[in-house]
Amino acid sequence: MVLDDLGSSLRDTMDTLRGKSRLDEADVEEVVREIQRSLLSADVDVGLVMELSDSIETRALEEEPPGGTTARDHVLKIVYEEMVGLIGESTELPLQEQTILLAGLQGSGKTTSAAKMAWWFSKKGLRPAVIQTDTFRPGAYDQAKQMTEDAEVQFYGDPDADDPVQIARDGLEATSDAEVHIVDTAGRHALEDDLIAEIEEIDSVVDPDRSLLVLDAAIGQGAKDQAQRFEESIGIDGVVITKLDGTAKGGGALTAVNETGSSIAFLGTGETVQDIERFEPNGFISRLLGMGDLKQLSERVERAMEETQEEDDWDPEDMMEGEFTLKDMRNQMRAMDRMGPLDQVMDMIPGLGGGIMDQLPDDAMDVTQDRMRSFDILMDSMTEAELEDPSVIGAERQRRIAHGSGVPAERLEELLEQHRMMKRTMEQFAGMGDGDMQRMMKKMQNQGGGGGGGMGGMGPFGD
Ligand SMILES: Nc1nc2c(ncn2[C@@H]2O[C@H](COP(=O)(O)OP(=O)(O)OP(=O)(O)O)[C@@H](O)[C@H]2O)c(=O)[nH]1
Repeated sequence: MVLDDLGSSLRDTMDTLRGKSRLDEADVEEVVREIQRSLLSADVDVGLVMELSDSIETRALEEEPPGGTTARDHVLKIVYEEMVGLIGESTELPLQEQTILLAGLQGSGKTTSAAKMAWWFSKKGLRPAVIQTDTFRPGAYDQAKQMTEDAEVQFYGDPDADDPVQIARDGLEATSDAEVHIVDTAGRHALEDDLIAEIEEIDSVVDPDRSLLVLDAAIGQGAKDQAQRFEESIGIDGVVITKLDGTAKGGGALTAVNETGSSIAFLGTGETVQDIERFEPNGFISRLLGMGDLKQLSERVERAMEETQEEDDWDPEDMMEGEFTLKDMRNQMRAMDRMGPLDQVMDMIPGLGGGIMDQLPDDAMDVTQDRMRSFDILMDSMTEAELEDPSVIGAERQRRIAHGSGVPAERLEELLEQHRMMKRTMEQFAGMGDGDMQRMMKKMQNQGGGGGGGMGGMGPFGD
């Protein structure tokens, strides 16, 4: 995750402020030093770092914390606001007919992002099409074709043609019934003149509503030049930062956004078409500062639940009414799996983000996912009756299942124990009235690190 280091070191520093009602200069200096160190090591431009840290320092010392606010919350609020100011708003992206042109260097993730964005628009109810004009990189056509198939969206490309401008023209015509056109372009190793000339020509034929620059999060200081060059030639409306799953940096990309006065449109967080997030500055910074991002989390949960219901023909409502079976447990696990890597999900839960995650060994989450996989294999070896009512699984059946699945018997015991636990929890839920449910949700929200929810556009401190 981008600026990961900033998140964890800031949280540590903030923790030392717990319980204090006033800040002295030494406290503020300590916080500012941490911020500088982390931002610089994440490749944020020095000038920007100085600007940001100066204003944090001045505000933290001069502004009176509002009554009832702890020193820690006061500083956190200032850091939060200044970071949101640095990163800016999200690129405007109305959900309507539009043409989007993608630009960027080779390997930055344009083709992948084109398919991801198409998937994203399709989930928002629009009909997207991807047009692949990259005739430069062998394999770009096949890659785009495959990814758009995965995303279940329309695709146009011509592996035999060699004129990208003509492909763009033909592509727009061939996909005229699509509502959102995403035009992928060729990259080059560096900012060669012919790349710029080519994209200018495509730009004039396509006449995009938005041109987005795709930047690899690990790009470092070079991002600034690239952004400026593309800005001069075709005008950049927004940036897509890719490969955030693979780096703790990302400061170069943030600097580029700031330098060109553009904004961030999307974040890429993995290699599959679903690994894309619309950039939301409030949620992003909240997550970074360990306050969780409830909005992204609820979107992911909703999506995962929908898919599980569609594909496995499962209705969670039934689960609340009848017995909680092993099948229900399996469906829940599948929904969890669809939400993406557990550590990313945990990061979005206020109060859990940072704090708890930092205390776990690095592979703790893998182990959990590993466990889920072996549970799945064990359940494959069970009969229908056992899945419906695991209480029939005595010692004899346990031996058979463990043997048949090749999974150690202890795992099976863990599975049965986990099922018993979840069943008990479900029974408690079922006995709850709506009022209890609401109180519990409220409690969860109030456990957010900054003392607030971190919900959507509201920021972690409420309004
Ligand atoms: N882990 C991870 N990998 C990514 C992400 N986005 C792209 N990639 C990978 O990065 C590599 C390059 O991505 P492409 O989409 O082919 O890049 P491109 O900009 O279209 O490249 P050219 O067509 O050569 O200009 C591929 O192996 C992708 O799978 C991401 O968000 N996370």
